[in-house]
Amino acid sequence: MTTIIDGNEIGDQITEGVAACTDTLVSEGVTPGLATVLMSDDGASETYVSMKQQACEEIGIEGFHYEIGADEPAETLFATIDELNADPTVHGILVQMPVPDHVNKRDVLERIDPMKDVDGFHPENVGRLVAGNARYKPCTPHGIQKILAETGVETEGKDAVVVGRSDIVGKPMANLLIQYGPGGNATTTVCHSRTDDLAEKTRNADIVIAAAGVPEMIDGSMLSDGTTVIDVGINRVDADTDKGYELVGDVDFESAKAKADAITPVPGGVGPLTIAMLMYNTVKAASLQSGVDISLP
Ligand SMILES: Nc1nc(=O)c2c([nH]1)NC[C@@H]1CN(c3ccc(C(=O)N[C@@H](CCC(=O)O)C(=O)O)cc3)C=[N+]21
Repeated sequence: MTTIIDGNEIGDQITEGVAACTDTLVSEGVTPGLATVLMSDDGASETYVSMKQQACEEIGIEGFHYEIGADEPAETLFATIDELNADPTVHGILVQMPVPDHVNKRDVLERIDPMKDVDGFHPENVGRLVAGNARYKPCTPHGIQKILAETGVETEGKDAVVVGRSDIVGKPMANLLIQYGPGGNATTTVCHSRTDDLAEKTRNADIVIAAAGVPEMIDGSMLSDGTTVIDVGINRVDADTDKGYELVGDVDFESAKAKADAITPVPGGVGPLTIAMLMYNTVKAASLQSGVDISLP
């Protein structure tokens, strides 16, 4: 029997622990604050940002939201970031990616105070992660670690294949998998669009993490029996539904399910964890900035 991993349930469990931490902070006079900044007209980005704000509200985190027109100069965004860096009620800052082409992504990431960088994308936080001394683990890879732990998937000594080398998922995921300790100690291969024989790599894997952003590119024929399959893709493809699209992952679910020991669905897999871990990083940020101790889940 293949386990269909319930990301909503695991996310809820973590969120409960994060909410308890929030209560502790509030009782000490510190209300965790998260600012989201959206500089885009993209519908999906709007949806994701509003999901993040909704999660804040449910947990008791104070949400601040800023919208900047997609044709405004980069300086408008930088000025907003500077303001949020200086605001003591804001512990975490998230600038929704992608930003418009005329805005340099790296300049944005480096502008955010590393103590408030709850995405974990600032070079200082990336460096700490690689050094094995993470401050804020990037939300999606951190959430995947939680999924593997909750599902009882051992990583130590196993062959993990990460498909995709993005700064926000592939690279940090591979780094977490090779760290010492629980959730790490995996023999990790990072594949990407220039990989010669992808199927040969994925067939050799105990754990496949699909994060290439290509709809249904990993199918059952590329997997061996008993693999754990984690699908990070959230692709909107045209479909005859009310919304005019449906969500599909980077994995062809049905054929992969036939081979997998455990698999995450889309939606309801990795996505909810990404949000839960953002909340986690926000209360951690509030704790670090206030000096109030909490015990994170
Ligand atoms: N600075 C920054 N940080 C991010 O963390 C970030 C970002 N930019 N840009 C875009 C991506 C995307 N992302 C998602 C998070 C949750 C779901 C999620 O919960 N999805 C639901 C379905 C949602 C739906 O119905 O569309 C699910 O998978 O069950 C999706 C996407 C965070 N991102």
